[in-house]
Amino acid sequence: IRRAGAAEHIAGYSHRAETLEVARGLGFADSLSTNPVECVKDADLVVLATPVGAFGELAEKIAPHLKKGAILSDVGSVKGAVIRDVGPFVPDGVHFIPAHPIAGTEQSGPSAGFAELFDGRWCILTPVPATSDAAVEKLKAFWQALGSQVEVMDARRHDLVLAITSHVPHLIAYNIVGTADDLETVTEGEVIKFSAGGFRDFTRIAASDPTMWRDVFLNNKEAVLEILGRFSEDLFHLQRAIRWSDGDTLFDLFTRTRAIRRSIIDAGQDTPAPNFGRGEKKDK
Ligand SMILES: NC(=O)C1=CN([C@@H]2O[C@H](COP(=O)(O)OP(=O)(O)OC[C@H]3O[C@@H](n4cnc5c(N)ncnc54)[C@H](O)[C@@H]3O)[C@@H](O)[C@H]2O)C=CC1
Ligand SMILES: O=C(O)C(=O)Cc1ccc(O)cc1
Repeated sequence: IRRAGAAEHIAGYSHRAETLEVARGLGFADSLSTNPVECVKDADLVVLATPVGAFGELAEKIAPHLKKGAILSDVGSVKGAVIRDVGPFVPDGVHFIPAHPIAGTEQSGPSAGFAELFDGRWCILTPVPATSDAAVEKLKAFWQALGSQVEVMDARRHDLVLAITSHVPHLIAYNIVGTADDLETVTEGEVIKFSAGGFRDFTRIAASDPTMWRDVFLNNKEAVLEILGRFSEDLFHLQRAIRWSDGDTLFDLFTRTRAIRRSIIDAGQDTPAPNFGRGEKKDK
């Protein structure tokens, strides 16, 4: 926001004073407070950025203090649940526009943020049908100023698309690393010692914040279970191909998936894990 000059004043809130200390050290905001009400009063734009499961409680606290004409938004990884939990608290005259920047890393806390995070990444807005077009355009311009490309989508569609592209892949990573950890007692260190590319990539994803991801799965149940059902069927199909030495089935799938990877690269959506030379960061 600061790089883009997109706000006259940036006010930051956290419920933990230690987090504000880190944010202060990084020069993130013009004012910082552990009081959410103080933080939102007079704001033109309020962006909720806690784990999804905390949005409702936070919205209830700040809602009566929002300025008329303000935009209330968020960055949650799930959208239907945000509309369900925050929507009922939004006062008349406040524009509620849920949003999801598809950008981030496995790191969390203020020190995981960096100015280039949103460059070239998509940000999905999921306004409900009655939302003012002008307010949607304003929020769109905000995210574009931050470097994002913006798409407007129905919340239900968002949750299904993200279940396949982000939520289930995270669950698979958590699961494979958990399975390997269970094996570890048998193999005494070999999993770590010989961990090759594939497993290492999964461990990065599986290092993501436990609270954030617990809340994603608890709040996108329907879509995640739908995708998991299909995933399990396809996995059984592969298991069967291996058992019966059906090389054609394996080869055909691997050829198809290689083409998908190439199309992602061609679309410019394969920026490397965005550390930009800062090296690995320790979690908060
Ligand atoms: N990490 C990522 O790559 C991405 C995360 N998101 C979404 O953004 C949101 C924030 O994620 P991050 O910035 O990664 O997390 P974070 O862990 O860096 O920040 C979340 C903050 O919320 C605070 N918090 C937790 N419970 C709270 C409560 N009950 N009341 C007030 N504050 C509370 C935590 O102390 C922490 O400071 C989540 O909803 C997540 O789904 C969206 C896109 C990418
Ligand atoms: O670290 C990664 O690879 C991510 O996938 C980051 C991420 C996490 C959650 C989101 O809702 C969007 C992006």
